Amino acid sequence: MPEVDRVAASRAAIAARRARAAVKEAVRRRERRPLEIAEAAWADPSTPEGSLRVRELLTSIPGIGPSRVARIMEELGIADAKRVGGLGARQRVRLRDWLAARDVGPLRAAGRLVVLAGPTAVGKGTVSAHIRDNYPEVLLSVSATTRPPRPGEVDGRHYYFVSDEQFDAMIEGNDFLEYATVHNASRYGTPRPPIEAALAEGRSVLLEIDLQGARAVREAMPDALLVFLLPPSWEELVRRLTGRGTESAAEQARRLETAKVELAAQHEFDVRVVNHDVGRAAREVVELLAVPGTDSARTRT
Ligand SMILES: Nc1ncnc2c1ncn2[C@@H]1O[C@H](COP(=O)(O)OP(=O)(O)OP(=O)(O)O)[C@@H](O)[C@H]1O
Ligand SMILES: Nc1nc2c(ncn2[C@@H]2O[C@H](COP(=O)(O)O)[C@@H](O)[C@H]2O)c(=O)[nH]1
Repeated sequence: MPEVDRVAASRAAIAARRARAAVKEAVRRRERRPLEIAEAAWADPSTPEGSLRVRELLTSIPGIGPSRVARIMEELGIADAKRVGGLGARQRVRLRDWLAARDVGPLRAAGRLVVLAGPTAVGKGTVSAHIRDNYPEVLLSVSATTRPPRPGEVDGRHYYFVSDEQFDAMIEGNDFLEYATVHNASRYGTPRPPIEAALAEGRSVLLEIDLQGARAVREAMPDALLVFLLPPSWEELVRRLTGRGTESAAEQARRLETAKVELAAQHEFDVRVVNHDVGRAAREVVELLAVPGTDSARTRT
C-alpha cells in the first residue's frame, strides 16, 4: 500500500476508535441508552455504533462487569468478537429484548431528588455507596454531622464532621435543607447549596437520611420521591446491625427501638425497595432517579 494511503488508513482507524470510545462514554455516563445505540447500529452498520463490539456496549453499562457480560453474551448466543452492526437477525432480536428489559433512559434529563430512608442497618449507606461508585452521574449528598468519625470514614466523603458550634452556625446561615437529631444522639443535616445547584443543571440527587429528614424534605420539596429501604426480615436486620459491630449493645438496642417506629411509617413513602442484594437494590433506586412522574406507591420485592 502506498505510504500516503497507509497514513490515511491509520488516521481513519484512529478516528473510528475515538468515535467508538465516545459512544461507550455516553453509555457509561447514561447520556445515551444502550438500546438506542443498538438500533442506530442496525439502521446503519457503518456508523461508530455499528462497529462497536457487543462486549464493549454491554461493559459500558454502569453496574455490569466483564464476567457478567461474558455470561450474558453466552446466554444470548453471541460470540465474543461480534460487532453490534454485524449481528444476525435472531441475535438482534435477543439483544434488543435483553436491552429493552433493562432500559431506564438517560438520567441527565431527569434531574430529580430522591430520598432514601429506612431503619438502622438496613443497608442505606451500603446501597448509597454502591450508587456513588457505579453511577457517577448521580449526586450523593454528603451530610454534616456532629458525631465523631468511625474508623475509615473520611471527612467530606462520608460526612462533613463538624462541631456543635459549626452545626449551629449552619442552621443560622439557613445552610440546611433539613436537619435532625438522630437516635437521640448526634445531629445530622443536609447541606442545601450543592443540591440546589445539581437540580438546577438537571442532575439527579440522592439523599440518604432518616425518617424525620424524609418528612422534612417532603414538606420543603413536595416533588421529591421518597423511597423506603426494607430488610428481607426483622431477623436479618438485627443480624446486619450486630454483624456491623459499630455500636455498643446499648446503642444497638436503642437503634432497634427506633427501627420499629420507622418500619411502622413505611407506608408514608412513595416506593418501597427490599434490600436482598446491594447491586439490585441500588439499580432499583437508580431507575427511580431516572423516571419522573412516579406517583403511586409500589413495593418491589
Ligand atoms: N444486601 C445486603 N446483604 C447483606 N448485608 C448487607 C446488605 N446491605 C448491607 N449489608 C450490611 O449490613 C450492615 C449495615 O449496613 P449499612 O451500614 O449500610 O446500614 P445503614 O442503613 O446505613 O445503617 P445506619 O442507618 O445505622 O447508618 C453492614 O455491615 C453492611 O455490610
Ligand atoms: N435527618 C437526617 N438524617 C441523616 C442525615 N445523614 C444521615 N442521616 C441518618 O442518620 C442515621 C445514622 O447514621 P450513621 O451514619 O451515624 O449510622 C442514619 O439513619 C442516616 O440515614 C441527614 O443529613 N439528615
